[in-house]
Amino acid sequence: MTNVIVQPTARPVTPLGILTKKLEAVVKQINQRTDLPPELVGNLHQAWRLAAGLDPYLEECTTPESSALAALAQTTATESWGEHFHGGTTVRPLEQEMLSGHIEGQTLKMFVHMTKAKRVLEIGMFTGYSALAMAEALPEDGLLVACEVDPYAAEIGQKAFQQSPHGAKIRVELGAALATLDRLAEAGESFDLVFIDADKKEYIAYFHQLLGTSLLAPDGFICVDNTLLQGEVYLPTEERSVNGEAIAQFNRTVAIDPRVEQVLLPLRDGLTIIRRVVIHNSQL
Ligand SMILES: C[S@@+](CC[C@H](N)C(=O)[O-])C[C@H]1O[C@@H](n2cnc3c(N)ncnc32)[C@H](O)[C@@H]1O
Repeated sequence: MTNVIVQPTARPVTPLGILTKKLEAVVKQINQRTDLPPELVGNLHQAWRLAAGLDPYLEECTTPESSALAALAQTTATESWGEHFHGGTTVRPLEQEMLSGHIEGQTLKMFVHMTKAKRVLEIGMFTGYSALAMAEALPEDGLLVACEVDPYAAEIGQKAFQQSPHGAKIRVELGAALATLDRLAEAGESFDLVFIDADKKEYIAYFHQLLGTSLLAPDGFICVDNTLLQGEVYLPTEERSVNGEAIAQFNRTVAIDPRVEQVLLPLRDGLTIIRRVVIHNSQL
């Protein structure tokens, strides 16, 4: 008898993924009908193909992930996250969809190269995919500090780091991120690039802590994940989840903060890039 590993399929968690799924359902429905105008049917088919083809094309045109990252994504996808939480193995409800993945990992890795960052801080490591992707771009003497509150997820990450020649650049800080940030700030640590990807309800607090201390280097950048929150931030407010409202408030907070400038990229579930601006005395 052969053992077949049944890997649960990830549900769509990006505006494009959700749109594609909805269009697929519409196309299935219209394919059952013979009474619809051919132009309407043609337009809907084209809309579906436009949406469905984008992510596979991005995958095709982007440098493949390393074997260590591919193995980590595979391990993460085969874990029974639901059972782990209900059985008390994880302290938070986690799911494979949390992993950033190939395109975002490669983007972050590229940012590390572009900024020549030597010290990176990640807030929300999960099983370590984005941490390892960024570490792959760090120089030999570079450091990535990864904050994670869940010991089980962190352990999966640490095992994966041991399998990679870049894993030694990563230091895991286990515990609640805000307390960890306090400690890092007190110790005078500073980072060229910060990736925020932990509790959406704490994003504003992370942002203020980074800007209000020495944690963000003067020329540093902050990358923030899930700033589109599955489209909830621009859909009617009454359709928003708690996380959707938290991200909408975070986006507003950043938009009106004169200390920074930013751009929200529609990459995966939204990736905002923030940098501190220098305010000259004459502008005050
Ligand atoms: C979306 S996942 C991170 C995904 C990861 N960056 C990646 O690309 O694979 C969010 C992680 O943040 C962690 N987390 C949530 N709240 C936290 C907190 N207050 N302090 C530290 N980690 C937290 C969760 O346990 C989870 O593993």
